[in-house]
Amino acid sequence: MTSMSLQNLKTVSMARDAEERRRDNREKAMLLFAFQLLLDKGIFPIFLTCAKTNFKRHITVKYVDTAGSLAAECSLNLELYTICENIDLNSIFIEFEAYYNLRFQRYPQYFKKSVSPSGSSENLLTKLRGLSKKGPNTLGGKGGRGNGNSTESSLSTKIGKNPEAEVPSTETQFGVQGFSPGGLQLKENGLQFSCMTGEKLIKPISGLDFASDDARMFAEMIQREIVVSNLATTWNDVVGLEDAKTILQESLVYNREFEEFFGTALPPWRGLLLYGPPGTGKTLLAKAVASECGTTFFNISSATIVSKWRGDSEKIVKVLFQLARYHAPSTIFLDEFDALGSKRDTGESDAARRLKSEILQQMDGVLVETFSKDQQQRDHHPVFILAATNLPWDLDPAILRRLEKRIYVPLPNKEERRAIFHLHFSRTAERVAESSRHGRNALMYQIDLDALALATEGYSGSDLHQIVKETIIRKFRQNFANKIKKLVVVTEDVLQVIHSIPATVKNHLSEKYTAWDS
Ligand SMILES: Nc1ncnc2c1ncn2[C@@H]1O[C@H](COP(=O)(O)OP(=O)(O)OP(=O)(O)O)[C@@H](O)[C@H]1O
Repeated sequence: MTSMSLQNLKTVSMARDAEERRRDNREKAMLLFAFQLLLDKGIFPIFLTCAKTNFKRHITVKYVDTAGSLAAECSLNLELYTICENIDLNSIFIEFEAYYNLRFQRYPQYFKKSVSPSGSSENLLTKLRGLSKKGPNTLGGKGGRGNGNSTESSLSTKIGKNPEAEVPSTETQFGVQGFSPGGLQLKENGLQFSCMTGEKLIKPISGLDFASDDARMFAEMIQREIVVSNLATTWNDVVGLEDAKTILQESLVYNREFEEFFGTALPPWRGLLLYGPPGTGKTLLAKAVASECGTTFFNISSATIVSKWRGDSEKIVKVLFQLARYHAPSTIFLDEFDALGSKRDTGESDAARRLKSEILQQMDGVLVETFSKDQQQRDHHPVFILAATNLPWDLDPAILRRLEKRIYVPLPNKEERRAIFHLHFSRTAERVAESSRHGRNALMYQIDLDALALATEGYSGSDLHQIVKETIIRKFRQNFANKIKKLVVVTEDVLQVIHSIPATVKNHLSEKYTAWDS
């Protein structure tokens, strides 16, 4: 008898556990479906006016950012899950409607206008804003989820980091003029815009149709090449190269403002080639673009594209551009571009020729959209191609023609060398100080930067970085046995290293670039 009732208790308890698990699962699934819906909704532009300075600025509001807030607030790691392929929110609604109709001979009513106690209609945003004014704890607590400012953060729209000093900080209050794609007009201040931190959220590819299983596999591979975390490289990390920075900013960062002003009269550059000797900052510029421009950044090297299997490389290129449109606005950075788009010659293999044709075709697609008179077409697919090479003379003229703007990234001049030394020395010292406990370790300099700049004519930025590193390591090695906590680097230490490290770019090569440039 006792054993029977124990058994019964166990069964009841197991059934209760199972029910609780199902309930948790259901709740998690609802959040996941909402998350997926936000991601699928994609991106749209809004126009902001700063309440204090009246500064006007276009930004792209992304439901994906809202998805990020949702994921952060419900702390369920939603981004780690994918909804099963045969189901989505839409299909659940369709099935529910069918059931409802069968049972009640009518379709369900999903929503109605909300009415406040005073009788006036009140929308959800007003309600939430009211709650958020009441203080941080108003919505907190339920089920242990959500921190105190969940209302505020779910209302927050994230904007990218502002490169320009005069642009209002992300903490500034903005008024919103055009808020949703549906055309909701809000003209009041009080919405808090905060800065997106952490990893960027990337839409899953489940929303895309692929021609084959191979294409889906390539898409998954390329999706991994999207830069999701902030590379923490800003324009200030790139010394000199002002022309390159200006053109990149015009093409990418101020893109929308630029397009608004010039329209079809002067579409911004869509294809840009950075060329110059190795180690002069081409990749660094691309990293600054990835961090600062707010577009989806595809970091593609030739190794990603070139496949040993026949026909695969072309498919990869096709899928790459398909993905770039899907995640638009996007930037495709093609490093070592000469490996993909070198001149067609008689010895060229069939595969290389086919790959190049596909690249040309896809680049044409981007340009057609750029010059399209149809605003919608231009808005929907802003894909920007940023290519880098050390060997511009090897590039196929047909490909070069499509990279409308070519920027020479030269060796640094004396002033720039001085600034690069300053940047790398001071940054290393800062990092030592930051990572040193109780400020016990310190790196100090007594350096004549002009003398160093003078002694390094013909050196690339990368060479200079190497010199800084080597000098500090040597100094550390020399003092290692004495357990000295404070290293003082002097000019002579650096000059010794300079004499032992020759410049990587040979003189005649620099001349070759200048000749090609002209
Ligand atoms: N203008 C610069 N300002 C600051 N640092 C620089 C600059 N140019 C180069 N460097 C330093 O050199 C390193 C290498 O530069 P980067 O990889 O951008 O060169 P690259 O032109 O892409 O070379 P490659 O053509 O060989 O790929 C950078 O990480 C940086 O430390």
